[in-house]
Amino acid sequence: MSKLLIINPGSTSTKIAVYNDTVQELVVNIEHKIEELEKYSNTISQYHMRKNSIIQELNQRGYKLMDFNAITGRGGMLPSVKSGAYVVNETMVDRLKNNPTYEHASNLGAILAYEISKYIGVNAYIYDSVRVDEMNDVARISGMPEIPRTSTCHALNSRAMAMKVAQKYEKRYKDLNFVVAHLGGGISLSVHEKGKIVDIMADDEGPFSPERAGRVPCKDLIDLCYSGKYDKETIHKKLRGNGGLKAYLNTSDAREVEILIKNGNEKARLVYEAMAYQISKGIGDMATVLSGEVDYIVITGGIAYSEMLTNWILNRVKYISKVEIMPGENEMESLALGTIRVLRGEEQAKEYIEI
Ligand SMILES: Nc1ncnc2c1ncn2[C@@H]1O[C@H](COP(=O)(O)OP(=O)(O)O)[C@@H](O)[C@H]1O
Ligand SMILES: CCCC(=O)OP(=O)(O)O
Repeated sequence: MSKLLIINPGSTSTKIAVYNDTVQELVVNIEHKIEELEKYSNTISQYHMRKNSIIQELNQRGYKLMDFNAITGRGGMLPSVKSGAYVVNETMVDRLKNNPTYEHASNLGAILAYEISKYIGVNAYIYDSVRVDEMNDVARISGMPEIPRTSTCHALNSRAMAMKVAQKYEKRYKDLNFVVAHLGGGISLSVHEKGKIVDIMADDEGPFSPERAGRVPCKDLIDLCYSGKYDKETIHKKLRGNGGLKAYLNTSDAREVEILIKNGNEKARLVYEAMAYQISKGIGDMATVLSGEVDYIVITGGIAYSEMLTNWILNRVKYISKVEIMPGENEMESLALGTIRVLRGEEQAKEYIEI
């Protein structure tokens, strides 16, 4: 039996889990105090603090590092990678430490897994990084040659949930076509064509989300950038962090929005319904990538728990295909199950190289 340590760094916490094969034995969300995080100039410099808190947490719960056969971290903002597992190596760690494609807490996942795995002489892995990029060439053309489209999405949960749906119907993921909508603090839509994520729609290209502005009218955004009212960092924050539900309603918690709606707040209803409307439009867009040959639409992520939101979406997209609701972000389980497939020889872990 394999014992796995799973590490998933978020912006204000580090989630860890211990799995015995496919069975979760422990999951802990280690919260980092804002005052503690504020001591660091960027995510990477939090590495020692986060590593020490993981080791301390494991010690307190009676785990020894030597117990683990493999350590897996959430894959970060690398240059484009393939789906599935990679063995973490010095090249990957160097990239994430010194030149990630974007600042994101998940950049610490591989680094923490690697440094801890070195003590005990086992492999560290990432699985389905946010930078999984299997897009077709035609999808890379944006309309502005200087800005080609690339792929960044919630590949981990989206692929895992599509695989689960395939399993439910006793079919193989790689034989089916899916449109997956991951609805969390950030939202991404992805097209899975016979086992490959061939296009995505996320963040500044897609629907607005609890904390992100999504696709906004470009010309007006340019004017806002040059208005002299905001610096670059503030504009970035308006797009990612302080956008979407938070900008309109001062909360990024969909449950709070639903309470406002139940109490008769018309603005909350309009904005929440607009989010469902944009998600539905995005799903429709994604279905055209498959020329309408969609086997399943999968709706997942934390907000998939909301019947109000998923019903609005269902009403608009159910004409396309069968819709499966798979609530939750399921990241720890997805990382563990991917790693187990590698350890069982059902999947091959790739070597990370940069040309
Ligand atoms: N039962 C629920 N009903 C509606 N929204 C929910 C529910 N549970 C969680 N959410 C919402 O899901 C979002 C977070 O989703 P999650 O996938 O956990 O996000 P992330 O990993 O991006 O933080 C939040 O907006 C939260 O309010
Ligand atoms: C859309 C890319 C992945 C991402 O933004 O992840 P989080 O929503 O977890 O920050």
